[in-house]
Amino acid sequence: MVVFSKPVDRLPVPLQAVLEPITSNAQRQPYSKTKVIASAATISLAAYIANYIYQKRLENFDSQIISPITPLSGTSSKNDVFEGPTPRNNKYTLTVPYKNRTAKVTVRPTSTETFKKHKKFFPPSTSGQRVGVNKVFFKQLSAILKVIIPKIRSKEVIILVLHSIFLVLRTWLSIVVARLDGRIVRDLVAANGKEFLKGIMYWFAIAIPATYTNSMIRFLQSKLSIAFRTRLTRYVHDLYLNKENAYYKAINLDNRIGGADQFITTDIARFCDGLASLYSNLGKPLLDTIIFNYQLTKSIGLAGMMGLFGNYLLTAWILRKATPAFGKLAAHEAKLEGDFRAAHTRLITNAEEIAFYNGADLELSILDRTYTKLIKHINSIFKIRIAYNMFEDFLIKYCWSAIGLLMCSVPVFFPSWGGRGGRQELDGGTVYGKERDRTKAFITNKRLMLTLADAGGRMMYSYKELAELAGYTSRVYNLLAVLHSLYAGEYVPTPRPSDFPDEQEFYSLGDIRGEVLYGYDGLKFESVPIVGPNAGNERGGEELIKSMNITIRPGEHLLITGPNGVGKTSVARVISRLWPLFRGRLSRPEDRDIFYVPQRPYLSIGTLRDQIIYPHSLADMIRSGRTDKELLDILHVVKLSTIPDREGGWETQKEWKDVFSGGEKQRIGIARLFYHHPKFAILDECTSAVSSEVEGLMYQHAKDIGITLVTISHRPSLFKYHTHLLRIGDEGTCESSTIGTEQERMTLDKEVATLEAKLKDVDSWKARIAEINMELQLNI
Ligand SMILES: Nc1ncnc2c1ncn2[C@@H]1O[C@H](COP(=O)(O)OP(=O)(O)OP(=O)(O)O)[C@@H](O)[C@H]1O
Repeated sequence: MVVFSKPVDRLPVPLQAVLEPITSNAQRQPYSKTKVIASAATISLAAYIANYIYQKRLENFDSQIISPITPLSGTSSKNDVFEGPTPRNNKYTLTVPYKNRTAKVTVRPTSTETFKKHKKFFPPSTSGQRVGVNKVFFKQLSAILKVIIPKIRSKEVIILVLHSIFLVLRTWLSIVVARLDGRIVRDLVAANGKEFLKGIMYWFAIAIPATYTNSMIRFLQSKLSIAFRTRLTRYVHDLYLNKENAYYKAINLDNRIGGADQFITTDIARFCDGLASLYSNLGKPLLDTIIFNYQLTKSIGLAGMMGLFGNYLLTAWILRKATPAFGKLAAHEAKLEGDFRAAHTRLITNAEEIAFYNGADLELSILDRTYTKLIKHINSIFKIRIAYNMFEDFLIKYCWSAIGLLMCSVPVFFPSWGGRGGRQELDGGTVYGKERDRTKAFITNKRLMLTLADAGGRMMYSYKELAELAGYTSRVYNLLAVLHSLYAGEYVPTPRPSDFPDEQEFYSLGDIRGEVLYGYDGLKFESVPIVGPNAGNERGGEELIKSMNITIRPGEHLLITGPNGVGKTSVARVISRLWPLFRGRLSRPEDRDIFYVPQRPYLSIGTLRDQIIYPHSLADMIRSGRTDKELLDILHVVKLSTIPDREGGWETQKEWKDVFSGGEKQRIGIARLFYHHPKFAILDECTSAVSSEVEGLMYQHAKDIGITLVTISHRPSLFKYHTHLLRIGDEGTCESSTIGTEQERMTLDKEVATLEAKLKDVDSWKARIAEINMELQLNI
């Protein structure tokens, strides 16, 4: 408030106009035209500058360039793909359809260094931490703020500054309006028609910047929320989907966050909305309170002011004591929302299987139960709110109004304590007369007081919002903390279950001692136990396979067999680094040299072409010089060459999982393998739904083009395509052997075929024995 030290009359006219409502202590005579015009001009200029900064600075941050559609060489694609989603120079360009054109959006992924730097701000929360407005909340919030406002020169800071400018502008406008209101009423009481009409004109003139300011505040608040959300969502995505497979680990290895989708889609949005609205819900009333209190102190004197302050402090104390744990309630509500959503997602994913089983009734009961749990909780919050809202309204609306009126009466009844109003009472008023001056002062003070009560009320209401924000903060923080620890390969140590056999070794996620060497031209397991890692699983921490020792070099093909559930797929999980290597040493090729084909191939969102080249993008395909013609050749090998014509071309987009049959899906999986053409392939029952004739052709082709196979299968017919066999037994044993020469394998194959043919007759023999027994019994 430095400005008050200088007499306002000596300042330049526009500045006088701006400061006049705040500093004026004179009961001004008819309106000064220059000052009103200067006032309007200043507001418009401020609004224009703010708008200009917004347009110039913020639009650039989005880095959106609209580019024309260009066809791509070698493909029939009409999409402009540019760099695609492969990080290059620490940024990548996404192409997003925008009206009839393509928008290029440059995204800078969060760097590993940033994650390393941030890790220390996100220590995992300890269980039993109270969710509420407390020290933990402020610590968690400050950690998240480091993510959403990474530096001073960021988009969020510009929005915050603009937002603050408009908030100050609105406070100032409120004072102007309060004074104008007082004058209009005074002129009405004085029956001064000319001045009264002038007042109304000014009232309309002030309405334009006032409404503009209000809508800009709302606009910037939404902009702030969306900017926070974008920043936080991208950060979480980078932490969640990366080479460390944090998304897989969060679901399969860690039980701390169930349903990460709810966290990312809903909780982050609510947190950002809450935070952005809190700034204006808390910042604006705070500013109002300071300025209006200053104004009121001048009007009603220090005594009245002290009374008001005492009132605030008492209210704040009472409300704090009486506020229920809204934070904890909001966090629990978010969790139940997540459960409900997860139940629906499950239904969508498994719709066909459920429909075949006629499982609608059971699924309905599951959905209803989850929903009932959610609404029961929401209803209980509503009930808690009835009493709380009553109490809050009584305190803020009624008590505060009564106290306000009492304070307004101080200058009238106790003039010597009543500040400017009191002095006027003692002096006998201005030219307008005592009553009219009193009316004007009362109207102005009442308006100021109402705004002040509103400001105070909003600050108190904000406490409830703050408590709810604490709930969302704890969820978002928890998500970030868990993802950070998974990204860094840190897990929660698993306690040894009390009923775990003493003689058996228990493996805890807190004690991972295995060593993985990359870049080996082959696969080498040295004393590697295969262990189910998740404590939530019945077999978590248990050795599925005791100790694996086997080496596969290029050109040696391994077949892994064994009964169900012994841990065959788990071997693939360890090779792919989805599961940790608890002990021993694994030497393996680099990621680009190894490709995994699962039993149920995942079909992604996108075009038909995207299904074959997955996980590559069209941009990667073009960069590596591949063409649609090559894709068609691959489809010939897997006997799917008619698919592009049948489905309407490479550019067709469909829900592919509902389009292809089970066998076709598996062939698409194999087509992917041929497209990527890795040195090593892990094939996990990936041809179980394909006819053995086509299966044979595909295996032979894979070998012909030099792919070394590690196959997980029960089918004896696949023996002949492999050189090594690994048999996994029920007791966690594993035996490896060579399958022999091509000749021997063929002989074995023949024997297997003969035995299989004989096995087919077993049922008819059994039926014959039953018949004979029956006849014998009848004869007896
Ligand atoms: N995240 C996990 N943590 C702990 N144990 C797990 C986890 N996931 C699966 N398991 C357990 O690992 C065991 C082996 O599973 P796996 O899928 O490797 O069997 P499999 O031999 O491939 O069986 P199938 O022939 O039926 O495909 C199962 O008993 C399963 O309960």
